[in-house]
This record gives sequence, structure tokens and C-alpha cells, in this order.
Amino acid sequence: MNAWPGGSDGDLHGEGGRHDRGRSGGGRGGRGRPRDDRGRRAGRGPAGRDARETRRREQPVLDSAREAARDTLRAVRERDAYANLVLPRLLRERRITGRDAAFATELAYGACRALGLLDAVIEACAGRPLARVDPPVVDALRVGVYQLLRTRVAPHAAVSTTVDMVVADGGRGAGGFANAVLRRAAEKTDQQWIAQLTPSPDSAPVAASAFRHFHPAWIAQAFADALGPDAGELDAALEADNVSPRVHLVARPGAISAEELALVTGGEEGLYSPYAVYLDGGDPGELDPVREGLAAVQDEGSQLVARAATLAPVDGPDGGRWLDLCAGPGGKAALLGAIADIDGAHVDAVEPAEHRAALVRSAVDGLPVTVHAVDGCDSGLAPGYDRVLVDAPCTGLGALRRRPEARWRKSPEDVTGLTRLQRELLGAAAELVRPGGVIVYSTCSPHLAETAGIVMDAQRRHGLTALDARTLVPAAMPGLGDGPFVQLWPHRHGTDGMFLAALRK
Ligand SMILES: C[S@@+](CC[C@H](N)C(=O)[O-])C[C@H]1O[C@@H](n2cnc3c(N)ncnc32)[C@H](O)[C@@H]1O
Repeated sequence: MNAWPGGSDGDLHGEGGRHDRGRSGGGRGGRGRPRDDRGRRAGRGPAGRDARETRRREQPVLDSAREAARDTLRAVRERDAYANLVLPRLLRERRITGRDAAFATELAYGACRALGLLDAVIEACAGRPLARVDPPVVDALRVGVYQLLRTRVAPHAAVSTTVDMVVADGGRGAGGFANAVLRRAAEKTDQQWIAQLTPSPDSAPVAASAFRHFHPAWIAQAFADALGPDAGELDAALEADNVSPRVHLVARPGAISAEELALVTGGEEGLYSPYAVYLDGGDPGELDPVREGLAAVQDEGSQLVARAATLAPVDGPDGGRWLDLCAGPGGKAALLGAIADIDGAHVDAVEPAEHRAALVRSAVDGLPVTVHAVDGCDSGLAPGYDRVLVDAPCTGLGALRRRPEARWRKSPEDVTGLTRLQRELLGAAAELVRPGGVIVYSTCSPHLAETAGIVMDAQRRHGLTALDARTLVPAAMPGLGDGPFVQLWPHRHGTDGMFLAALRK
């Protein structure tokens, strides 16, 4: 198809290759009228406007939503920025609101997630590796190809607006190159490109699923390993990372019930955690119960982990000495603290990073929690705890849906360094818990090396006994497998992919 009617083929080597809005004398589409942000044709204006438009057409017409998306991708690439921190700031600074803000968000986050497919298509169309394309041009092409393959934006609008951005940034030669790449990309649908570029499902089924659902193959393999006999759910597990999660609130026990919180916020009570409320939109920071400290944003899976740490059966009476060994930024410490307040217990919360320890202090304000800015592997705290929560630093593979670019940043090498720390922290917990006391070990990752591997190693080395963690979450939860550990999944439970094990000394 001709994505940009009347357009030149450009130059795949990035030389010359003027794109043709000027040549047609009629603007984009050669029909004499410019398009709006989505490529729709604008109505004719009063006398004098046509002349102004002709003059304007000689300059690239920039589009604030697409530029914000392109600039977000640039910040992610150049300075390892988080897309979901950069984009809201750009939208605020540039006063982009309403539908334009929603469009920019879809483009920026969607392109970050789909990077594997977008880059493979760009390489196929450019006939050269991405490393040999000017990086700022790549940023714009990612936004353009995303529109062509994953949105309902008219192809000619996706092409022309992207070429405009490239010309404004890199000149007409770069614009011609971008035009040619985009027109080739527009010749096929996303499904056709996926069919053409996916590794063979027969010889590499996991890599094929990874490509289809925009994940690095090693992450898809880690999910498949963790799903084990349910590896047939791999596609669903990967696809769940491509959807932004609903906001979950936690109703602080003793301060407000989930039922009251749902009524006040217009939310819906959670399916599993007795403290959870789901919100459909809006800024949770604006809600009165959140501003007043009665509720906070917290994934339902995290709520279940903190709750499990308070429920796991200890041998003998619970003396009320509880420990959160990896507390920053304080979500679980706050829930533990609220339950401790009701149960007459006290929580020590450990977080070595001073700025994160400060976040814990603020989260637990008014609760029976003492924050210690020390290393959990060598905390200096006196042993004898009844309950210890080790919510260990991990790869975060269970929360990829929260950070659009995260999956492309992580590497298998990250796992090695983290498992060493996880082993040490669980060893420290085994020293600090009293005989008969319990440790709850959790990660926001389903990677077996970080989950069952660490726990089984600790059982052997420290003589800990695994309890059936399935009894510590609501019986209504489906798909908990054979135990004794619990692995939550976004596609099954709507929570982050939290892992949870309970061990008694
Ligand atoms: C997964 S996060 C914990 C999240 C927290 N439990 C919550 O719910 O808000 C892991 C935390 O462990 C901290 N951490 C890293 N190294 C540590 C260590 N040696 N000892 C204790 N905590 C550590 C990290 O700074 C991070 O804040």
C-alpha cells in the first residue's frame, strides 16, 4: 500500500530523500489541506489562512503528543529514565492534556513495551542493523512504526507526522530515510510482520511466544519454567504484562474498612485481600482517605504477603516481636504496623538506603514501627523475633506491567547478583528468628532461581521447615498449585507476580 500518497520512496541510506509534502503543492496526501493531530483533515479556514498554511507547510509541522512520546523514548534510551516518570512530567511542562495526553501515553508506553517487534520491523525495512541508524531517528521511527502496527491512526498520518519530526531534528536526508522505512513498514499489518519475523514456533516455541508478546526470550523462559506444568499459560502470562494494571488501594486495618473505602472512593472491593479496593482511574493521591493516611496505593498481592507474615502459625505464643528485614519504601511495613497495632505487637523495619528508610518512616508514622537504616545481612538487631518478613530485592519480573521499558533493561546477569543477596538475607533472617518462629520470604518475581531455589537452599542450610503457604492466602484464590509455596500471577490473579514461602525454624 502507499502509506503516504504521492510521497517519494526516500533513500534507505539516509541521503537526499526529500519527502514530498512540498512537492505536491497540496500538503499531506496531496489534497491541499493539513491534518490535525490524528491525521484528520482540517476544515478550510477563512481567507488568508491558505496562504499561511502554504508557508507553514514548508516547515515540518510538529505534533505535541507524538513529540512527547518520542522525547520519552529518547530519555529512556539516553539516560535510562523511567518512561512513567518522564512522560507525566513532559505532559505537565508542555501543557498537553485530555485526548492528546492519552494519545501520547499510548504511544510512549506502547512503544516501550513493543520495542522488540518495532526494532525488528525497522531493521527489516531499513536493511541494516539498528546500531547503524542514527539513534534520534530510531526514537522517532519507533513512535511511527508503533502507530502503523498497533493503533488505528491512518497510515499516511503516522508516516507524515513521523517524517516531520525526523526532518525537524535531522534534516531532509534523515526525513527521506524515515519516509522509506515507514512506507515499507506500512506494507504489512502487525500480524503479518509478527508472522514473518517470529522465530519458528516448532524449533523455539518459548522464543516465539516471547517475540509475539514483546518480551526478551530469557524472561519468557523464566516464566515458562515457573509455570511448569501450566506452561500452556505462557502466552497469557506474557500478554498480561502489556496491560497497565488497575490501581489497588489498601484500607489500613483499624482505620477504615475496605467496604467503607470502596464506598468513599467509588472503587470496588478486592477479590482476595480483605483490605483491597480496586480503582478504575483518577489520581489516587487526590482521594481524601489517601491524603488522610487511612489508605494507600498497594498491589493486592503485596497486601497478601504482608498479611501472610502476620498469619503464619508460630510454635508457642506470639511475643509480638516482628521484623521487616527489607522494608523500603514501606508499603508492607505500614500494613504490618497497622496489624501489629491491633495485635499489640511491634515491628522493627530495616532498610539500608537512607532515602528509602526515610520513606519507610513516613509510611509508618503513628504506628508501632521502629525504622533501622542498616544492612539486613548484618543488622546488629537482637535475635528472638517471632515473625520475620524477607521481602527481598529481586529482578521484579513479576511487575513488568508497571514499567513499560523494564523488560528490555533487565538481563540474566542481574539474577546472579540478586540471588547471592537473597541467600544472605534469608540466612540472616534464620539467625534472627526464634526457634518456633516463622519467616515469610517473598519476591516480586517468579524466577525459580530467586524463589524456590533460594528457599530450598535455606531449608537445607538452616534447618527450616516449609509451611503450606497456600493456607495463608484466601481459600478462594484459584491456581495455587500443589504448594507448599505460592506464586501469584497477573494473568491469573490480577496481582503482581508475587512469590511467597513460609518457613518455620
Ligand atoms: C522489594 S523491596 C521491598 C519492598 C517493601 N517491602 C515494600 O513493601 O514497600 C527490597 C528492598 O530491600 C532493600 N535492600 C537492598 N539491600 C538490602 C540489604 N542488604 N538489607 C536490607 N534491605 C536491603 C532495597 O533497598 C529495597 O528497598
